[in-house]
Amino acid sequence: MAVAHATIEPPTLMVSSAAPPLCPSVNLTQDDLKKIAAYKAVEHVKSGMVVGLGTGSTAKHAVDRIAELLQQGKLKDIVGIPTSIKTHEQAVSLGIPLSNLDSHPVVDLAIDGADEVDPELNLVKGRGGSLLREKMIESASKKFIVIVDESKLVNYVGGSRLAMPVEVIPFCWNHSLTRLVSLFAYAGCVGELRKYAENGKAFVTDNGNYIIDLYFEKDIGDLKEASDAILRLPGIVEHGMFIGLATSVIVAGVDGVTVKSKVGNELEVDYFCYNDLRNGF
Ligand SMILES: O=C[C@H](O)[C@H](O)[C@H](O)COP(=O)(O)O
Repeated sequence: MAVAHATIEPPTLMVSSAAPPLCPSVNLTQDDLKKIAAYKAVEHVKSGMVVGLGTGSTAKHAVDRIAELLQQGKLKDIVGIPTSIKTHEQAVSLGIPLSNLDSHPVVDLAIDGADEVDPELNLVKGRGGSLLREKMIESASKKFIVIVDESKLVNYVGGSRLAMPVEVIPFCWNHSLTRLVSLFAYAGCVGELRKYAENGKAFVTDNGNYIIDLYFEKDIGDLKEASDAILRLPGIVEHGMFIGLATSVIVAGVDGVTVKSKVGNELEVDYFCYNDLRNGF
């Protein structure tokens, strides 16, 4: 049970949970796990909500599920706010009514995947290139549920040693790359311009910008300081660290599903074995 704390903005979240149950392991693919996390998140979508529709291979399952429930009449009057052109196209093809932040500046609930999730629910996002629209929509959401399979869990942001994306304007992108790398020299940072595998040309985001992928050898330390330092550089549009934005993270693993939710300054953790889950799983 959650215990109320009077402390203002503690540096870490307190964890409140019962011990994980001993669930029987099941044989599931990574895509099955993504789908399970997505379906569990969609249980929180209620009729009449404005819903942020995420981007990527995990969020795609959530969009499919919302459309299925709309078609079955189990959800009504949903307005979707897509976080990318790709998700917009998927939602249109499925008949989900859509809008945008100009018309619906407050989003009830956003559901999206992530590339990394740290123990405090900070994220890395944008390995698919959609970080800017995602951050605009998810920071305008009253609740933001992140859906991942267990491979996305890291001990600290950057801990996967995979890319931390930064969206930059195309003008003198190499100068921006050099300045970004120098900011994090202490963490053994290297950076590279993201390119399309097919033709070697610079990857272009939905907003007409480029992506610089940063890789860190070590922990970059204070995320807020790192974020401020990046955003102070002229020519930088946004970075893929989502600090303190997620309100819940649903992690699907072969031993069951873990739901981590922020309740005040606490992190509550619930566990589900597969025989506890509904909706066909
Ligand atoms: O730009 C892409 C988004 O941030 C995705 O949500 C993120 O990359 C996770 O994608 P996936 O669910 O495909 O691993």
